[in-house]
Amino acid sequence: MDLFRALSRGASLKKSKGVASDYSMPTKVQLDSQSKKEKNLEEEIEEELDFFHAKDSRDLSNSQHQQIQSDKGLPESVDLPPPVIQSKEDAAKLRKSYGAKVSGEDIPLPIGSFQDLVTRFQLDHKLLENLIQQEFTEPTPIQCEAIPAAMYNRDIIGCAPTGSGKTLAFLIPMVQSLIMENKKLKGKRQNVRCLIISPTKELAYQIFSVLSHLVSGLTELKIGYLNKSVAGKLRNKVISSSKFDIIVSTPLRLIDLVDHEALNLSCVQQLVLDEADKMFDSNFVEQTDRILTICTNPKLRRSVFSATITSNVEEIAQSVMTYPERIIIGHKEAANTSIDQKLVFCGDEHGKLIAIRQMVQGGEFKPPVIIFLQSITRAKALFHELLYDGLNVDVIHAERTQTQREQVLEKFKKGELWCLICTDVLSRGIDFKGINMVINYDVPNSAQAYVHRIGRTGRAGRAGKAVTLYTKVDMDSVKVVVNVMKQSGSVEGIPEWLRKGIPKLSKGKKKQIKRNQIDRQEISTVPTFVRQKRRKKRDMVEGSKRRQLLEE
Ligand SMILES: Nc1ncnc2c1ncn2[C@@H]1O[C@H](COP(=O)(O)OP(=O)(O)OP(=O)(O)O)[C@@H](O)[C@H]1O
Repeated sequence: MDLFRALSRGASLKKSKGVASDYSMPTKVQLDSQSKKEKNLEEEIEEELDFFHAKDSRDLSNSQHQQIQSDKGLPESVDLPPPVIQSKEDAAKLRKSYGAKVSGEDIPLPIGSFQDLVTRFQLDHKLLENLIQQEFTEPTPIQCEAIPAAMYNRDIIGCAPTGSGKTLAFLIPMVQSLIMENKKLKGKRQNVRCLIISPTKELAYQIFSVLSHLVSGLTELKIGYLNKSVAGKLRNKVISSSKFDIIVSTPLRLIDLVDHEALNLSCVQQLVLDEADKMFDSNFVEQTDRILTICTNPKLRRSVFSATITSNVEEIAQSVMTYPERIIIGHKEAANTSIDQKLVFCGDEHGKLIAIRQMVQGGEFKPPVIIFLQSITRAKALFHELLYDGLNVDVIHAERTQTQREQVLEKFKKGELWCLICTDVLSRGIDFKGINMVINYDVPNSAQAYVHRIGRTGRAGRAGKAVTLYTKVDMDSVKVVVNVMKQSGSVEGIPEWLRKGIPKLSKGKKKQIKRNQIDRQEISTVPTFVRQKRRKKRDMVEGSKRRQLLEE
């Protein structure tokens, strides 16, 4: 019964801007409205309990009924309700409500609720229970569209705002289809059947964690994340790749294992490229291409997902897919509308540090906060400045070891760390719940980078704030940000003079901004001699720590 009860507590992602984030105290009005909601909820529960009994389900044959009932462990006499979305008209209304553009051949109807997955696709009872236990009671728009498309075995190009649930949009149908297949296979083990590729280790591990929760209790499904240790075991034949049904990995590690004949991907039926635009950019395209050729199963279903899919990337994706269904929620490349965006002019480099200190003093700097910079050197420099100011801060960049990165992330997620400084290594996909503010200390070099960076806040329907600091040297790159802000309705945060028509940047100029990192002054408001003294002290402390470690 708990399952039904929970279904009425929707964690909708359609909340308005005013929703308080996890870290702020609710106001009296919010508390009153909450208690009212809870009262109504009790009244609604009875109605909700009628979930599986409701009306007749004309569209299902008797045998389908019996199958579904036994899947759910329900007595045969209990009827399933008809799906929420039953016609093209219903679908059109729903799509209009969340601003979806869906195209392709024979597009299936979206789902209108997770119940629809039970009625239409015989969603496994345990899988539904796992969703509800995590309070996923209502599908997000990308889930409404992508899950049925995948259940109909379609290739998918999926573009939806940051923090809008794309991960579950590809994981739910993947798990469900494996459960269904396993029933047919009756215990016969197969080689790896599903592969999820992401550009960074952090993101791959996060996807693996979401997947672990989703398959909890579904013991017949074996999942794996290719970290160093698992990869080592596979290479040394301590374990075989047939141990896994689903593998999550970064591209290079996967390719390395295939090259050492430690991984057989010939049976892969589903391939998901997360952060697809990254996977097709110049740094990754060769590896992605290689993965596509390694997966030789003629029945391979390919999906690509991202919050930003440029026309270029879409063209490449289309060229490797078969009649894909194209799902675009909202504007392609627009920021999540639950983020309140603002541009702050700081004059010159020194002004940025002053702006941060003013935010701290004025109370605008409400932890948890993430600050993005363009390079490792600059991230380290800002870290030392803010540490000196007494802020509870740490830094993540590519020069830190994997263990250090994991420890810092863990501390940040637990709330033990208030402010995380990083480079773009953390700009994509990472799901920090309840981040209040993202600060772009350095203006990002493209619209996509901006959308992903600020997308670390305002996730899962929560409100968030993004502040971009800019100086005289950013006059061109800031125009890219202005365009995204306009498109996502954050016009108030744009200074008056930039609000009025700014000359459009040519494609060439945009490319130039992307390619050439702006040469910026060193970060510091402290006189050089003080900095040298501090550096000396720091070196001495680090030296003594090293010596101590050596002695131990
Ligand atoms: N149906 C749902 N109901 C409530 N919350 C959900 C639902 N689906 C996902 N979420 C939550 O929304 C948050 C964001 O999901 P996810 O990380 O998949 O976003 P995303 O669209 O992949 O974002 P990005 O583009 O930044 O990678 C997660 O915390 C997840 O638990």
